[in-house]
Amino acid sequence: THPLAIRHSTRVQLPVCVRQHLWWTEQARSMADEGTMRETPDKTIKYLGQEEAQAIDQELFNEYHFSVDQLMELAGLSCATAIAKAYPLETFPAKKHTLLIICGPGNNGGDGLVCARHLKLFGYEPTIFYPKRPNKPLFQALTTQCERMDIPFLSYLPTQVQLLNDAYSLVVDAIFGFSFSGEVREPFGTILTTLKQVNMPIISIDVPSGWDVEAGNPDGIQPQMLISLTAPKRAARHFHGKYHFLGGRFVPPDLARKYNLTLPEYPGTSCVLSLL
Ligand SMILES: NC(=O)C1=CN([C@@H]2O[C@H](COP(=O)(O)OP(=O)(O)OC[C@H]3O[C@@H](n4cnc5c(N)ncnc54)[C@H](O)[C@@H]3O)[C@@H](O)[C@H]2O)[C@H](O)CC1
Ligand SMILES: [K+]
Repeated sequence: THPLAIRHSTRVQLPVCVRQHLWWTEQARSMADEGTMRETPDKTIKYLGQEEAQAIDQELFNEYHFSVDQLMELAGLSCATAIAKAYPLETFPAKKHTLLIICGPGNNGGDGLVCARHLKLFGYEPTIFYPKRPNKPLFQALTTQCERMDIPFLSYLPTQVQLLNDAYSLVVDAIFGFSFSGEVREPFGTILTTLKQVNMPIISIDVPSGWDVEAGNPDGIQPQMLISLTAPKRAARHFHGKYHFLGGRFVPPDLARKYNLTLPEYPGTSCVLSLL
């Protein structure tokens, strides 16, 4: 069987660069129409260091008694919602609603699994690549939920970039979040090298994978969209893509005050906020 679980008709199409340019023009227009492109709502928003992000995470679990499942569900839903705002289904080229979601070995990968499930419910066609699966009930359950929703899983990631460009319109990077450190270990080094070559937009969840959580990585992947969860990490200062959303609207006010988070106000009942 073909390594890519989703194949599309091979009818003649415009070159990818032209299609993506048209897509983007249309997309920007559509967002402007919907009023979702906003000025940065609060220029004083705080950027978290790695230790601070981990301390807030631990406090949410240990002091506020949230479960990982709860926060991951809200984080993943935020990601799917932000993606649907920035890349509405109707603006996808040639109705190719396909996304590849690459999930890493920690909670960032779990956010990716939840995001995939919600995107499927929103009408997208996600495919997941999940090469290192933790042996924990939560991740097994999230994987089963995706399988039972007919979301295909790739058995390996082709290194022929053209195959990926042809099969998918977007790629979601849910490989590493705020606990990444050191040199990238395999298989993720090869995966990130492949991602640097694809010409579809990359959407990074929380931190662009392979970036130092505080210093960034000018030689790393350069996502078009970043979805920061809880609060942006310092690496987000080095993000020069088109869309920066904030999600993870679950921070109790006391905790926000304790860490001086200066979070911008989310509009109405929305679980995401555009920071660009
Ligand atoms: N409070 C919140 O905002 C919440 C955020 N969530 C998401 O969780 C991640 C952080 O998750 P965590 O499990 O702590 O870590 P990561 O997913 O970033 O990665 C850990 C994973 O990666 C391996 N690893 C680390 N460095 C390397 C390396 N150099 N090479 C290879 N592998 C590496 C490590 O061994 C672990 O296996 C946060 O960013 C959000 O996305 C929660 O979902 C909800 C609460
Ligand atoms: K990531």
